[in-house]
Amino acid sequence: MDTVRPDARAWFEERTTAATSLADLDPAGLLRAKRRGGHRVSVVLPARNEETTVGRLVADVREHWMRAVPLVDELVVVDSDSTDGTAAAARAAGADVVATTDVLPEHGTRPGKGEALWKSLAATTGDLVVFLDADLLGDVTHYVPGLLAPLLTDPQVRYVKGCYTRPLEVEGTVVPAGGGRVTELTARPLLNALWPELAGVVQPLGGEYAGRRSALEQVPFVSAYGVEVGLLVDLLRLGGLSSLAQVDLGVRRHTSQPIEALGEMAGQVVATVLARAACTRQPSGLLTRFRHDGSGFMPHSSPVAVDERPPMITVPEYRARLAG
Ligand SMILES: O=c1ccn([C@@H]2O[C@H](COP(=O)(O)OP(=O)(O)O)[C@@H](O)[C@H]2O)c(=O)[nH]1
Ligand SMILES: O=C(O)[C@@H](COP(=O)(O)O)O[C@H]1O[C@H](CO)[C@@H](O)[C@H](O)[C@H]1O
Repeated sequence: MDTVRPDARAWFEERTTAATSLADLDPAGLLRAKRRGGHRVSVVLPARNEETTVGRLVADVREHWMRAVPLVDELVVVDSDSTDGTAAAARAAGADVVATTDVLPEHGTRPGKGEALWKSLAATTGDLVVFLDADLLGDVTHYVPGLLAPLLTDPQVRYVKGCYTRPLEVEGTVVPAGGGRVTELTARPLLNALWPELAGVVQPLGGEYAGRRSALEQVPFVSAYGVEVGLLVDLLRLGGLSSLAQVDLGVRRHTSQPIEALGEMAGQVVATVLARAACTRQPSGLLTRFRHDGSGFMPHSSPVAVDERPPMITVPEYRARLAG
């Protein structure tokens, strides 16, 4: 970190804590802090076709953090247009399940992870909200308390990103630190170029994070895969670098997508960054990639323009529920 900007280096040193296993944590102490602060905690899993992994994650959170040590008050799986048994698997494991189509129906439904996360704010009640991907593999029991700890112990912190090493498992081959391909090839270079104060964020796109509802409801949610980079930049603007923190959760394994699918994700990340960087040129909103059919390259374009939902606090139906 010796060449990075002083503010990013200071943030990295002051705002990075370790929770690489339960041994790094004091769940009973966190429960006391939760009760002292009068907090209510919601855990949200956005899930699209995750029937093989969602049930284990739900059961783990319920057993450890709702029954044994009640850090969590509400566990919601947001079914994001799944076509498999995700909802049934999540419900069987004990989660509340809501379909994106059933939340704020007056506002329609858009495809994408960010849409599921935006709607989760209207489907949950905790003043602290923890987000976990629903395709996580391996032992992740310590993720929830690890992400909550900074929010429960430091009132200045409003948003906590998980960070971790990211093995890449593709077609059965495991590369110890090959994961986070869009992070390494797109998000990190762009953020370092345009928001160097965020250079200390180890996993800007990581899918595990937690925040105060009072902050999350004040920022837009990009509807697709731009949601993480959009939240990071927007919450930086909202509360400043000192309102952000990160926690080292050790290792993160998940079911990785093929590189072809990540091209579109990268396009959405770039579109989200450009929209926030107020670039003078108008992004095209299109990404053209190429397949070789044996005789020549075949171009194919897909839309990557960002769509985003407004801050939830501006939604009348949400405000009415808060007032209710
Ligand atoms: O339209 C979508 C796409 C993804 N997801 C969920 O968002 C998380 C991260 O998505 P994915 O695994 O596709 O991204 P990756 O981790 O491979 O980058 C997973 O729980 C997905 O089920 C979702 O809820 N709606
Ligand atoms: O970090 C990344 O580069 C991507 C892809 O990760 P892999 O290369 O499949 O390990 O994964 C993340 O990015 C998505 C977009 O922000 C998030 O929605 C995912 O939760 C996260 O896994």
